[in-house]
Amino acid sequence: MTDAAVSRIRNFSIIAHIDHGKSTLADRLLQSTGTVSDREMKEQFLDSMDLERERGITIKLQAARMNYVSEDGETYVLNLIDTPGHVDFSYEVSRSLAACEGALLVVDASQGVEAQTLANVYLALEHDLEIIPVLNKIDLPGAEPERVKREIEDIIGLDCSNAILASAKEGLGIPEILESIVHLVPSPEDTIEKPLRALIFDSYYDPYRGVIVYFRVMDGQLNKGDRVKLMASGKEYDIDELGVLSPTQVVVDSLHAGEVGYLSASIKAVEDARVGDTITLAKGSAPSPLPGYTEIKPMVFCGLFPSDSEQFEDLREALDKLRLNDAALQYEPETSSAMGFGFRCGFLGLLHMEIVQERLEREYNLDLITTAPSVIYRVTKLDGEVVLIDNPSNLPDPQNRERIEEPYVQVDMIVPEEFVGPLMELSQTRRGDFKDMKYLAQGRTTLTYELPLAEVVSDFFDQMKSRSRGYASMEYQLIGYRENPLVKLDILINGDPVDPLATIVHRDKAYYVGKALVERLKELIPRHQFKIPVQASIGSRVVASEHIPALRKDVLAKCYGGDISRKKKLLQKQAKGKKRLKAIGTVDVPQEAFMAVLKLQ
Ligand SMILES: Nc1nc2c(ncn2[C@@H]2O[C@H](COP(=O)(O)OP(=O)(O)OP(=O)(O)O)[C@@H](O)[C@H]2O)c(=O)[nH]1
Repeated sequence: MTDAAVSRIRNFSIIAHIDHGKSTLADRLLQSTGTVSDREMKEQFLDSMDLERERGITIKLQAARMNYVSEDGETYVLNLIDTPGHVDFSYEVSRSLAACEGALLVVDASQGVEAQTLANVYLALEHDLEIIPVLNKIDLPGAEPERVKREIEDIIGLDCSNAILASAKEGLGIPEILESIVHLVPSPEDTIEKPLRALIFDSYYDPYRGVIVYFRVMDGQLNKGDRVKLMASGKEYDIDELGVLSPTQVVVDSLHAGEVGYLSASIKAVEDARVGDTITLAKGSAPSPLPGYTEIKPMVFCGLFPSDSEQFEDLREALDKLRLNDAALQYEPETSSAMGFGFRCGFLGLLHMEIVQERLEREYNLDLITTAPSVIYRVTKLDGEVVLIDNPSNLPDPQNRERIEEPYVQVDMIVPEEFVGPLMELSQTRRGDFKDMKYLAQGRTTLTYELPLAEVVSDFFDQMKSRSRGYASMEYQLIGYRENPLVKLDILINGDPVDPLATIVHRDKAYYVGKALVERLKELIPRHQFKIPVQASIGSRVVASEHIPALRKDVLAKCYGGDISRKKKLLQKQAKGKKRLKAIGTVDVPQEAFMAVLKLQ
């Protein structure tokens, strides 16, 4: 690998809404620069995690270095830094954009600008990136490049007269894209003489080499064998291996300002080399780190309990392993009188939560009961003490608290006109405050609401999709805490309070939620040999009550006679059906019951 002159390096990323063709375009760029041969080309090289491929979304970002011979005869080094496409990971998006000088804005020419595109374009503009609009999928009969150009100009204010028309699928427009990267994206600043500062934009845990850190050198130079210091954590390490991603790892001796690469240094867990941290040299450190480092904090919490309590240690081990690779995952042991031993876990958002649950079950073979997600409430007690509550069952008693505040988010939606009504209604019933609405070209509208995060983490996204027949898109960001009259709603099954079913709700909705919840639980909890009362209460006041009638027949009743093998079969079948049940006292409660509260509003 030859040393690249700073003037011939271009660092860029691709901004796109999910499914607009980012991965397909990245593949084409790798192919047409000969970085990956056609034979080597696995479909969608950059999305390498299985789960990502299955869900068709990019979760972890990575990078690829390409050598490109331009029409001017010079060879350029193009570093593509991939970004995740989901709001849960917007901090990672922001760090990878900070490592670039330019971005391709890929918009599906048959669809148009979506909320996620907007969010990421604004991030790119904040970082002063040169943005090159690319209208993808022009091979589709429904493509309307002129309309979409106008839309980009209207909404983003970006000149689209030179927008590139492309089809990543058919390879159209690829040479134009490569030339534009060379001519429009500025080269990095030549700051090789300055003390080393490199920005970490991704890292992952490798069981053999420890953490592999992906970074962009912003200033100075880094050599194999150097002792480096991570400025946020203050920890020092000797570099074992230094290299570039082309796109597989290729070892090099040194990297200088403007270049993108990876290192390994026997770092034990990704939390020791966090995204956004600055790498400098242990001797001759830079005086200050690069701007913008923040420690990412979980926003959504839930309880994870093994349905078989013997799996508790296995769950702990699995979480410990996942955490090596996921600095944003938090957990601590939780004991619930109803559920036994488990963990309270914190996630960046709902997608992150789902991914972790799925990996625990799939990769570690665990059978888990998950409780409904909660946000962090800020409670001021009467004595002035402020406590953060991530588990509704820990809410201090009403006589002991002065006020409760809950996190609010600004939700931006892009909606076809005919669905504006249903989505306004949805936002209103979720306690939303209307903020803004703008008409765009071609019957599309932007809609902005401020909503309690708790209302968004229940099934808001699914509701938005179904009420707009899949056409609306949304994006949200935290805007702060607000006081509201909130109360804790307890659920009692067979007379016992079931702490994982407790929720915090608005006082005006408590009666309705309580009633709907007990009705739903009545449907979800199977009949037993005895009658089971199900109640919702606020403090000692019961607000709704139902009961599950006793079972009349048992499964063996039909097996008169002594056919033991048939009996066994039936019992086995029943045992299978029992999976994902948790025995609470003498009542078996199925997984769905713990999520029931999400589907009520
Ligand atoms: N017709 C057509 N289809 C395309 C084109 N580019 C991509 N696609 C298809 O669009 C779908 C989404 O493409 P991806 O490249 O996976 O989209 P993405 O933006 O990377 O999606 P995420 O990884 O979820 O962010 C795939 O089925 C592609 O085959 C194109 O130019 N024309």
